[in-house]
Amino acid sequence: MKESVIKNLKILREKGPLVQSITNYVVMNNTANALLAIGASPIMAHAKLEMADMVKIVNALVVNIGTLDEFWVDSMLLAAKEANERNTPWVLDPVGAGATPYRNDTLTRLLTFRPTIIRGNASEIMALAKANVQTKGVDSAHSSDEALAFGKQLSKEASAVVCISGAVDYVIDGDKLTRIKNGHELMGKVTGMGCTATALVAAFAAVEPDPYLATVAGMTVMGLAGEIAARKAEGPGTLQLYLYDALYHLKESEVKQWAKVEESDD
Ligand SMILES: Nc1ncnc2c1ncn2[C@@H]1O[C@H](COP(=O)(O)OP(=O)(O)OP(=O)(O)O)[C@@H](O)[C@H]1O
Ligand SMILES: Cc1ncsc1CCO
Ligand SMILES: [Mg+2]
Repeated sequence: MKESVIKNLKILREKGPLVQSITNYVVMNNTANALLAIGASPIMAHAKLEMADMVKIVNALVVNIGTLDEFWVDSMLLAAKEANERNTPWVLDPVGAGATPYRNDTLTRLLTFRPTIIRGNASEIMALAKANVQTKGVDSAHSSDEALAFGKQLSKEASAVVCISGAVDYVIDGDKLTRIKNGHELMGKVTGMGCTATALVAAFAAVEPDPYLATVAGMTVMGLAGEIAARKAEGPGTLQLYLYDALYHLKESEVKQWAKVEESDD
């Protein structure tokens, strides 16, 4: 697993894939800068009139429903449909799933276009798996451990790789499971760290054909960069700044030494 993360980080930096995001107003700048820092090329685009043309030229797509509205939802559906038809990997970030019926209905429609990967926090993954939870806005009210069984169910139902983020990140592909124990609790105090993780996962999916390995790589790199940034940070503000530097400078030897990635049978 670690070797695959290292290999994919090298390939990502060599290829500089183009990653499209339809994402929320809160994180647009942050996730574009994180993509640049790791070596990908970001484009944020949401106009309906260019959607089909845009998806044709990108290597991966993020659909993040964080600040959805009726115009953006049309664009998201168009982009997801196009990505699905072209076999372009696309990653769904179900921000605030379970908070309102509008979010739930939109997610049900998006799921029909078969996301390659779904990355959410525990409450969001539980809501998507119909666990009948009321989520607390965009922040999780559950631990990733609590969501594991629901994540497994969702992976099978949606035929997608599912990542549940939190203190421990779980990456699930049907019966396969990987735990990633990197990261830092200060990451929960900066908004959009999950959205950033999703963007990185998409960048890896653009270069690694196996979405399970791509998700493990994206989440490991995010966790490591967060951990490295937290060593220098004085609080949430500097954590955000140091995260870009950590992504930019992340070395093979650091992945080898500090990645806590375990594949397991349960
Ligand atoms: N307590 C923690 N310890 C270690 N890492 C954490 C912790 N909490 C969050 N992280 C890391 O922060 C990143 C974002 O995960 P989180 O589950 O907080 O996403 P999220 O709730 O979707 O965030 P947002 O909606 O603000 O974008 C992941 O890389 C995760 O591993
Ligand atoms: C705070 C917030 N609200 C909608 S999207 C978003 C960013 C974190 O998901
Ligand atoms: Mg989130």
